[in-house]
Order: sequence, then structure tokens, then C-alpha cells
Amino acid sequence: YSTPPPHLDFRAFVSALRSDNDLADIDAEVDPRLEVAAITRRAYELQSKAPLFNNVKGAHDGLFRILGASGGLSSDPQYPYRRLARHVGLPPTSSLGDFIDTMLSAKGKEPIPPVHVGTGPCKEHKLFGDNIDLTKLPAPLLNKADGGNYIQTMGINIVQHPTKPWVNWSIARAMVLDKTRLVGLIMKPQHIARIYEQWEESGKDMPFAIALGAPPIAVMVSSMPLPEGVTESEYVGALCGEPLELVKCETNDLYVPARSEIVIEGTLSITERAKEGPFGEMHGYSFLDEESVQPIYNVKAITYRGGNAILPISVPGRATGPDETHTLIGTLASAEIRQLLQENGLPVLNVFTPYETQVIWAAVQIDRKKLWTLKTNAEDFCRRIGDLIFRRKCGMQIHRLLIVGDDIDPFNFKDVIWSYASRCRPGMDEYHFEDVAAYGLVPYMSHGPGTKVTGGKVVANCLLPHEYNQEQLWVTCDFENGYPEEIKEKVLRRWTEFGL
Ligand SMILES: Cc1cc2c3c(c1C)C(C)(C)C[C@@H](O)N3c1c(nc(O)[nH]c1=O)N2C[C@H](O)[C@H](O)[C@H](O)COP(=O)(O)O
Ligand SMILES: [K+]
Ligand SMILES: [Mn+2]
Repeated sequence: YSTPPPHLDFRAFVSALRSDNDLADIDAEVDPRLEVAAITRRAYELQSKAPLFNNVKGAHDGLFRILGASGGLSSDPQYPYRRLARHVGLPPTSSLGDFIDTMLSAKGKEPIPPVHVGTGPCKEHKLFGDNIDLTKLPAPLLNKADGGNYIQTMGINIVQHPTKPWVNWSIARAMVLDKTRLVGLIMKPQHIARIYEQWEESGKDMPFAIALGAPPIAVMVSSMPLPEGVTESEYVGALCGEPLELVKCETNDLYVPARSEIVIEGTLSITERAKEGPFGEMHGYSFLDEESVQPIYNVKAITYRGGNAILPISVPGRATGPDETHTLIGTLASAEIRQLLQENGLPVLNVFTPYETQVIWAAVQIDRKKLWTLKTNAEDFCRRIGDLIFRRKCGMQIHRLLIVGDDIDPFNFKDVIWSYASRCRPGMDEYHFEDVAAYGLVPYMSHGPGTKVTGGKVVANCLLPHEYNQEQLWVTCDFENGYPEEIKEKVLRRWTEFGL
């Protein structure tokens, strides 16, 4: 095979990280029981290189090496988003804004359906029947409180609607249950749950495939809340301007990226369930009383790439150094929220879920000059935005929206929190929503004082009343805004002379 670019081939992506000096090859033996995850978690928190565990204790027959923090911030302090940029073929100097623009660049473009090829790297090894023993694979234990070994945290869950031409790609966690079975979270209103319900009604178990080590751009789109009915692989094609190459599964009619590292295929039972979790999740908590009973994945085949296949993992937790549940889920939901607001004619420049808020909040940056033309006020404007976002799936995980001006950089939390702290009057500038779907995993919902599955959402107006109809009545007191250009140039020119 000719080597495709990193965004289309996971192994090429790993080589690119290595050549970026953003990957640590760890050839010493490391234990998949907690040690691999602890190293990965610390790698997020220190924003160090991505750890590639080439010698995982218990690995055999090419299954498997482990790559941690594939979507973490890069070790290059000047360009923290270069690892994300590598997923979508952007230059290493790209900003988060460039990344969001790229992920939205195929909106309105014709979808490009994937092409089916006869074989590919993921078909180099195949396991069926008695050759399948998930308990013998070095599936990692990611957190000391986890209820099982989560083999699936960065793979693409592939499922097809039973009657409509909709194949959904998303990421949903799953842990090893026994020799041939997994159990994983199937949570409404996610599309995997919507489609699963249709199979339940049809009375048949749902065929599935989990493609681990899939093309990085496909992992990004799988983590993006595209509208219902959109076949993610076609959006990937439109993003790339060329069709993805897929191969057929061995035991069902689903298709998977030909260049995947590891493919697990089978059927998701519509009757059998098992206890799932606890799982150290995206908000930084693992509740010990988590009572999650979820459908069972019956594994019928495992196929995998030669040369020691690589299992990518995500170790969710506190976003002190964000992990993929922040850099992918938060950033990609921000993209869809921006798209929705702009499509509805709102003067929105950008949206971002600050990592410091564990991606529970989203800052919505408003073009204030355009806002004036709406001749509106805080209450009407904020309620309109809340009604749009909080009643759509793309806003599912967001519980606080901050409406900020274009003088605020939504990607700079110091800007965002300054405007929230100084312009949002408690008791008058926050508009509450109690009749909308809540995100059940947020701790103050799952273990909070009030309702569990509805409400707890708010839109915070961080614009002073006069900003709705005229220029700001203040000068911002910082070096950037508080001084005329010639003074700033003089200061910068003489800075080193002053020995500051
Ligand atoms: C990137 C990423 C996304 C998710 C997850 C993870 C990562 C790394 C885990 C580490 C496995 C943790 C787990 O919380 N997880 C996860 C999940 N959605 C679920 O319904 N269930 C899950 O277990 N999403 C979010 C979904 O992937 C997105 O919301 C996507 O938009 C869904 O696709 P769709 O339904 O919109 O098609
Ligand atoms: K998706
Ligand atoms: Mn979808």
C-alpha cells in the first residue's frame, strides 16, 4: 500500500507525531493494569509527548501496543494544538479556531460516500470463534475505581439504521465482560442509542463494528454531533474531498476503514444486559455508586493490522491537561453549536467550551455591531440562544452558555472569566432553563440536589445593556487597549534595554 497522509492512516499519524518530536516510544514493559493509564493521565496533565507503549505486559500475537493521549495537547508549548491539527491535515501552527473552521468546512458541500475496497491492512490477521478471548487481551484498567477493563475508548462505534440508509459513526465506551462479550454505554439522545431503539423495535440484535486506530479524521467526525441522519463517513469524504476506503466486515454487512489497526465486530444484544462501569468520566469524577446496566456486545470476529497493532486509548479525567473528552467532545460540540447559531441568523463569530470549565460551559462570541441591528435586549437575545442550543442534541453536554462580546477571545479563558465576573449581574443577567434535557453525567445533575434528567441550564449575559445598541463606553485597561500605538511600540522596542 502507498502510505497515505497522517489524517487518513493511524500508523502514518503515529509516525508524524514521532517526527514532530511529540511521541515517546516506551519499549520497557508496562502493565496495562493501571500503569499505562496513570502514565497517560500524567502525560495529559503535564502536556508531555504522547506515550506509545510498544511493550505492553500480556500482549501476544500482535495484540497489542497502546497509544495514549492521541488527542491531548501537544508537548510543544508554542503550538499546543498541533496534535489535533495532525488529525485533519492542518499545519502544526494551527489555532483552535482554524481547527473548528476546518471541521465545519464541509457544511453545505455535497457528501462524498466512501468506496468499498476488497481488502486492507485491518484484514492482515483474523480471529473467530474459540480464537477469540477478550480476557486474554491486555485491555487496560484506566482508573482504580473502574468496573472493568475499557478496551473501547477511542474506537469508532459503527452501526446502521435497520431501514434507512443511515450509517452512524460515533465514540461510545465499552469494557470487557468475558471471553467473547463487551458491555458499553448506550445513552440517549446519542445516535447509537436512537438507532439501537429501532433495532429493538425490529426485534433483531444490532450488528456493530468498533474500528480502533481508525483514520484520525474519521475519529474527529465520529466525535462530532452532526445532525440526525447524516452518515459520518460521507462527511469525512466531503472534508477530504475524496472518498474514504472501507472494507466489509467478516460477520456482518457493515463496512470499516480499511486502514484501521483493530476491528471488533459482532452484534449488540437487544435483550441481554450487564452491569457497566463505574468509569472515570469526562468531568473528572468516578462515582462509586454508578448503577449503569447496559447492552451486551457479542463479539463474533476480531481482525487486525500486522506489525503489532496499536490500540488508542483515552483516559478521561480532570481537564487540568485536557484529554480527548475535552479536546474532541467539547471543541466539536462548539463547532456544531456555532453552525446552528449562524444558520439561524445570529451574529455569532465563534463558540468554545473552555477546558477550565470541564467543557460544561460554552462561550458564544457575538459580533456587537451586528447585534445592534437586531434591536434586541439581553432577555430576548439570551432566551432565543438558549431555546436554540438547549433544545438540540449538539447542546446536550453544555449547561452554561456565556454570551460575550467580540472584544473577548472565546479561546482565552482569562478573557471569558473577566467578562463573566465583571459584566454579568447576579440575579438579573442569567436566564434559566429548567424544561430542557440535562446532561446526566454532570455531577450536580447525577448527584445533585434537584432533578436528574431535566433542567439545570442557564444562559449568562456577559454584555452590559448599552453594548446591545452602541459602542462600549469604556477603555479596557490592559497593555493592548490602554495605550496609543506609538507608546506601545516604544515600550516594546526598549523592553530589553530596561532589563525587565
Ligand atoms: C471523544 C470521545 C467521545 C465520547 C466518549 C469518549 C471519547 C474519548 C470516551 C473516552 C469513550 C468516554 C465516553 O464518555 N464517550 C462517550 C461518548 N458518547 C456516548 O454516548 N457514550 C460514551 O461513552 N462520547 C461523545 C460522543 O462520541 C459524541 O457526543 C458524538 O457526537 C456522538 O456521535 P453522534 O451520536 O452525534 O453520531
Ligand atoms: K458522530
Ligand atoms: Mn451521528
